[in-house]
Amino acid sequence: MAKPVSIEVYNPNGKYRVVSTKPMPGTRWINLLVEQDCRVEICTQKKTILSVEDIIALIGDKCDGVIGQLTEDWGETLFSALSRAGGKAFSNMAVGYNNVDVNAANKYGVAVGNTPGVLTETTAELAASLSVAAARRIVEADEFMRAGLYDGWLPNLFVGNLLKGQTVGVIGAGRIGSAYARMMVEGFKMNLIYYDLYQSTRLEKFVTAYGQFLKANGESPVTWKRAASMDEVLQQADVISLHPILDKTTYHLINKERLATMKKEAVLVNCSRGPVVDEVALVEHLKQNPMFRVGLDVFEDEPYMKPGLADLKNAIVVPHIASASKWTREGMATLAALNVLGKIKGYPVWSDANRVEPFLNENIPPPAASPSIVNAKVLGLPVSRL
Ligand SMILES: NC(=O)C1=CN([C@@H]2O[C@H](COP(=O)(O)OP(=O)(O)OC[C@H]3O[C@@H](n4cnc5c(N)ncnc54)[C@H](O)[C@@H]3O)[C@@H](O)[C@H]2O)C=CC1
Ligand SMILES: O=C(O)C(=O)CO
Repeated sequence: MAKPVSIEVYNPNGKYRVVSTKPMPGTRWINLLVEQDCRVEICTQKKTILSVEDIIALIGDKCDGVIGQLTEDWGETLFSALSRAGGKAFSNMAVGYNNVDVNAANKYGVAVGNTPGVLTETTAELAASLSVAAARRIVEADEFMRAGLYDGWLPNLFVGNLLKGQTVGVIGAGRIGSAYARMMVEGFKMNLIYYDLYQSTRLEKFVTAYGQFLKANGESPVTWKRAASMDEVLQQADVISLHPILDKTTYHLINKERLATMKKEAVLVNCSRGPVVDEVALVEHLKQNPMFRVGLDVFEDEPYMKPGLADLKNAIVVPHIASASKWTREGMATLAALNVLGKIKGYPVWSDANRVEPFLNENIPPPAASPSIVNAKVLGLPVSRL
């Protein structure tokens, strides 16, 4: 029998019951739901990762929709519980939805939402920060300073890598990968090599135009290349950032053999999902190659790190904070709430999940649509003409 879970309630007499498994930043998302006759219940349990049992208790006997988190296991058990409670909508408060079994949701006719776009630049900025921090050994140097070890400037103290003129490699040049590529190319004048299943024409045009601009101003132009294989990126790039989705094709994309093909002084950044990298192999590679550096936001067995990783000076580790800017997190909450609300109210699905800005403007009411439902096609949901 599941234990009772503590909750905070807004608009107790609302017609539709919407549950959020976590308190989320901002109040706009709550107001938008309340204005549309929802009773909003927020789980305030002091437990970071809720179990399936906890969430079943939250769903209860009547629940129209749930906003959940990427740490939760949304599979057959939860979708059948939600369906039994009359629920038709679930939204992850995340763009990645590898924690969701979409086939199970389809089986129960539950719409699955995610939150693309609003976190693109924020996540890319963290990947860029990790790239610079790793290349220039910023965290190591900070620790050294705080430990009182600095006793004067030295020619060899914390020498790292110059980024300008080097090659940045991007694996998964979708929304975030492309934004990161632009930052590194424009900010540090790096050349680009990328690998994706699809061509990123917009990114290529951007780098071409920027290269022409630099040339016209008497500087060396930057270049781009779409690699025919991921291995080409790994072999040629000096800084490599991983931005694919996590699925069967990207699990352990970076493994022992591939690490061995990378440059000895390369920087590897992962702000996608932990299992994209074989973390045990990475720890071994970092031990063997002290000038190889990594910046990691995500881990294979979150919240844990593989043994040995925390002891390595050539690894920078942060706790899955890539999307953690106030604007982004409030926007993610808004998109997740509107995904659920849209389905409850029978609104259509927004036609372009890459253009969610109209939902984020606090000065006007949001469009009457769900911003991003990943299984809209399978469920045959209507698409907004706006
Ligand atoms: N660390 C964090 O806090 C965050 C992590 N993420 C992760 O980043 C991922 C990407 O997000 P977006 O850029 O918005 O998604 P997106 O869908 O725009 O980009 C993903 C790209 O990966 C490519 N891809 C898929 N399989 C591939 C393969 N086998 N090899 C190479 N490329 C492949 C796709 O073609 C696509 O272009 C999310 O799915 C999520 O897991 C997203 C936001 C924050
Ligand atoms: O959105 C995601 O996929 C995250 O990892 C958190 O922002």
